[in-house]
Amino acid sequence: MSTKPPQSSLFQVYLRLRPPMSPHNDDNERFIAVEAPQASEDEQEDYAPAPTHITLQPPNDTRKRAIEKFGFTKVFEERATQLNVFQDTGMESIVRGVLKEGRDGLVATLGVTGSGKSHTILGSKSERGITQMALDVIFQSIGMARTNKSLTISPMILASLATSDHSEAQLFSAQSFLDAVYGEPNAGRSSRAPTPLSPSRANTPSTVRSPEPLSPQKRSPVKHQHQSSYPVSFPTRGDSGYPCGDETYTPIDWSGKPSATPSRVQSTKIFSPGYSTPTPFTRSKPLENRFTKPRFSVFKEPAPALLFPRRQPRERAVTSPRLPDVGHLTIDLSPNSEYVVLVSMYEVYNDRIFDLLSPSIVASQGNAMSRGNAHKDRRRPLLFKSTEGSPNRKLVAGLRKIACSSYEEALAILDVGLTERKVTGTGANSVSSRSHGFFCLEVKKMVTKRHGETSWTGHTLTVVDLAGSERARTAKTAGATLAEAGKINESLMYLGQCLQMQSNLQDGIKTALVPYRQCKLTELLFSSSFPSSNQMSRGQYPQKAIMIVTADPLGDYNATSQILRYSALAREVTVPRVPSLAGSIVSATSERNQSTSGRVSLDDGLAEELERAMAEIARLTKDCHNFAVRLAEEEMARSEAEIKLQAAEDRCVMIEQEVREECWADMDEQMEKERKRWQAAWDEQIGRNDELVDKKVELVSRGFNIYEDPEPSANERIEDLENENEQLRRRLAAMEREMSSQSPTRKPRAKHAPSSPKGAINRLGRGSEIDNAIQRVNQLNITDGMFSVPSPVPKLASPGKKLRKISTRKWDLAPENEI
Ligand SMILES: Nc1ncnc2c1ncn2[C@@H]1O[C@H](COP(=O)(O)OP(=O)(O)OP(=O)(O)O)[C@@H](O)[C@H]1O
Repeated sequence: MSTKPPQSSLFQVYLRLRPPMSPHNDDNERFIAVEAPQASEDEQEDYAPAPTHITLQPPNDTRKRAIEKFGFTKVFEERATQLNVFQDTGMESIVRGVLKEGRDGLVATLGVTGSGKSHTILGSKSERGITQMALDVIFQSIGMARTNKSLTISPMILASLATSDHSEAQLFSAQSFLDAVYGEPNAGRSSRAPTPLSPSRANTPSTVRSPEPLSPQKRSPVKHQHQSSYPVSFPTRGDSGYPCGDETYTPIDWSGKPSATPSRVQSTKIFSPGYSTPTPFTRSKPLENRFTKPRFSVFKEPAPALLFPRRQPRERAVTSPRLPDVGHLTIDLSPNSEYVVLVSMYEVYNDRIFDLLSPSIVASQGNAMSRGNAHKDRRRPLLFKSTEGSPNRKLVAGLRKIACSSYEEALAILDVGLTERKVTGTGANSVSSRSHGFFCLEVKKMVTKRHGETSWTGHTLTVVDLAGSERARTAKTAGATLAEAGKINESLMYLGQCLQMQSNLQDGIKTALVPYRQCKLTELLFSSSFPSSNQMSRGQYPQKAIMIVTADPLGDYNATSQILRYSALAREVTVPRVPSLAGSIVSATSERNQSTSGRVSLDDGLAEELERAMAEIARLTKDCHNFAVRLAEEEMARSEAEIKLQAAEDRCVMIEQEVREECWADMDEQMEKERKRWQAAWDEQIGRNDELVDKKVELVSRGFNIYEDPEPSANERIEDLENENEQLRRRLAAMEREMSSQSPTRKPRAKHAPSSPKGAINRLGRGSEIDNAIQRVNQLNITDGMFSVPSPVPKLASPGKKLRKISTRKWDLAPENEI
């Protein structure tokens, strides 16, 4: 079983076994046995070969499981130190690739929860992890090559770095960033994530300092209060020359002289609504002009651009672990070169990418982020995409990148990012990472071109602390934590599929391409492994990558065997041969035959039959063995299917939860809309009422002006009266006609006859009435003089009196309905 990684290998895979948490922890049975390395003949005698294979011994339960043997590039046993791991995994060559050979590097840890991934990557209180050691090697190597030993990252350097960055990043100097994070005293917040030096990490197994295991009472569901002790002296405002705080800055030109006309760097960055002011150092447009016309301006850095929940400034600067020492691993770089290290950090949580150095601010929580599992994740996810400056290669766009000039600064940034990482306490690990953490160390080298123009080239070392796979039953997770675990297991399953493709390639099985686009995690891990031929021709080579698989030999057998199956470079299954009953009978018989030979001679027929039986038994035994192997394979397939089912179930739970959350969000939104609508209507009504009251008050304050109809003029009165007169005449005529029609036999009375005797009038019935009416009408031939404007004190009978009389008559004569 060869484990030499072939040319097609994407990852070198190492296995690291975790020491027991307590020396007396012998409750669980050890199920991993490290095979003694076989020294090859051509190897020198004084060279002790490292083990490469392990055997996984299934527990003695009723399920007769096969023994599996796995091969790795190298196996680190429990006693291996952090330095052993750093050196023997070839970290130095990976760092060299980044610094000198123009190759990206990737180191990732994979393992069951609690198996020691974070310990390997980030170290403990007493020992540094791979990340810190790599940073140390990088800064020591750069320091030796640097012309200017006390380099401070000036705004000019930042601006030129921003220009050469293709990832639409927001660039800050470490000093201004740390100033923003720790600027205000007494405004701190508690840290939840494990920092390499946090007390939660002080609980180390017996091989390290802490002798006591973590008792259940001491276990806390979240990380402890942030207590970093990096010897970082935090800058005061403006001491770096970098714009910050309330000071104003004079625009300067590329040569460093003050510029007459301030002009803002035109940024291509589009900011989310959460960021009210743009960051000054993002890539600007047009790209080529930024250096050929080296003119930019420095502005006061607007405070909201560096929004960050404020933390307590560190009160004491205890020395961080400087061990293991990696001074001997320094890499020779070309002298008189200028380098800057950009640190960025993000996590993949629920298949979405979140920047760990730019958390969102939740106003209602007093600048604290809603990041507990119980809260909604309000952070803005970032995209992994091709950008304008990098059309052929996908990048995490819009990250915050912090330019660090020293190891201490880089550690302090790392510390800030780690406190933002999702972690929680589970039944399997009191400080369990709930996301895949990516720590990117980008080393930029300044290149001066022929005409004095400068630009930056660089490559990245990405250190990945993967979240641990876990079984819900073991980890005793529920609710959101269970849903997280579902997502973690799913992404690890995709990662496993990609790694299995690698071992298939090694075995010469040419299957489909590595399916790395299935989820964000595999995309991020593998996309630099397959540069296009176009990229290769431009000097971009596949990344150098190593995977450190961690395993606890006393931990969960099923989960560990699953991870090992995914990740091992080689695998062999053996079924333990159980001595069969038939075999023992046969051998016993043959022995007896041999012992009695010479004394009793069996007849030939019996001997032949016995031989046939033995052959049959041998065939059956072989069949039986084959079946057992197949059964073992089937069992493995079944356990894989079970894991997939579990992942699918977890996914269902998560989808349900997401749908619920979406519904709630929708309902909240609707309610908010409705509330706003009602509020607007209410405000409008109140406004109207106020207006009305104001008007009334104004009216009262002005006094009432009573409106009176104007007196009719004399002509109008005459006209009215004439109309009335005319009406009456017509009425009269009508009445006369009526009367004449009542007694057609009688002669109509002479029109101008002298007044008739009383008896005649009475006979006519209404004759006297008509006469009266005629008389009255005649009286209405009133002269114009009657309506001359009355004098205030009338001497004669006033026209008013006459009018009153007329109106009385009108009443008398008018038909009933008009009245
Ligand atoms: N090689 C080691 N030497 C000393 N202590 C170790 C080692 N590996 C792990 N530990 C300790 O074991 C505990 C669990 O380790 P760690 O937190 O690194 O697990 P993990 O795999 O990262 O878990 P998760 O996936 O849940 O985050 C820690 O207290 C850590 O200090």
